[in-house]
Amino acid sequence: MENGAVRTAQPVIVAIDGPSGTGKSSTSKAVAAQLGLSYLDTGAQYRAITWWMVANGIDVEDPSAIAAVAGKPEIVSGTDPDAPTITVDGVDVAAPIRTQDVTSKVSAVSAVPEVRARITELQRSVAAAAGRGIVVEGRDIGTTVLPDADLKIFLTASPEARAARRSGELKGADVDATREALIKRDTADSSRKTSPLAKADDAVEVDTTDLTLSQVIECVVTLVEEKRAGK
Ligand SMILES: Nc1ncnc2c1ncn2[C@@H]1O[C@H](COP(=O)(O)OP(=O)(O)OP(=O)(O)O)[C@@H](O)[C@H]1O
Ligand SMILES: Nc1ccn([C@H]2C[C@H](O)[C@@H](COP(=O)(O)O)O2)c(=O)n1
Repeated sequence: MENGAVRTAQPVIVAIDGPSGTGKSSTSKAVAAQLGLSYLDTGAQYRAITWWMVANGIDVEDPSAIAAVAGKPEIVSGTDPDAPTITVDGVDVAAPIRTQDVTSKVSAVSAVPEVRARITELQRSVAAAAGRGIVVEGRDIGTTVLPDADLKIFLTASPEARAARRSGELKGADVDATREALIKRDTADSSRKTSPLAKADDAVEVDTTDLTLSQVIECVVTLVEEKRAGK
């Protein structure tokens, strides 16, 4: 290297997609933290706009009512993987967006094309502003939001493994009911017309069913490092 110039890593864009409970958030946060990258939870953004619709009395079963106000809420995501944040019109909504009420309504709201256009634009601007690179996780990141991402990962796991993980989180929740709810949400997310949950043709699929979270993180960190090394 000439004149003692310091070599700085090029920003890297990593897209991690997959169904609910496959480990996208846990993996993405850890990978971003280990590699000094930003982190964006796009599901939190769809949950935030759903929360706003409910808080403002919008009928979530009425796509035209949702479309008419999709541009109103201001959603801001903090991208530090050690302390991600999400606000709507300045209000911290990190807790209320995780309620069962929002979870049961988010697929309907996120299927509305005007909502997707708004949130996709936001996601692209966050990714473009991440100086050192970013890990973005969701359902349509590799296919639609960031089709030129440097690395695309598609996480999968059996419905049984995913339900067991979620039931462990929601202390004492019934595993069968959790499994049915996951399958119902995946079916809605995969079958909507506008940018459904799907694996990009050039994504690396990682089945996490029999892997520990640490093994998944290690696998993704290795894939990013190989990509950076030009392998
Ligand atoms: N490989 C794994 N083995 C065991 N538990 C895991 C594994 N990966 C994730 N988990 C656990 O499963 C739960 C769900 O993980 P996480 O929230 O990361 O999934 P997700 O794909 O982001 O889900 P969603 O799309 O619903 O937000 C968490 O409690 C997490 O700690
Ligand atoms: N890129 C994305 C991310 C999320 N969604 C929708 C569909 C999910 O059911 C919902 C909540 O996501 P989660 O917090 O469970 O990851 O948001 C989407 O349509 N596109």
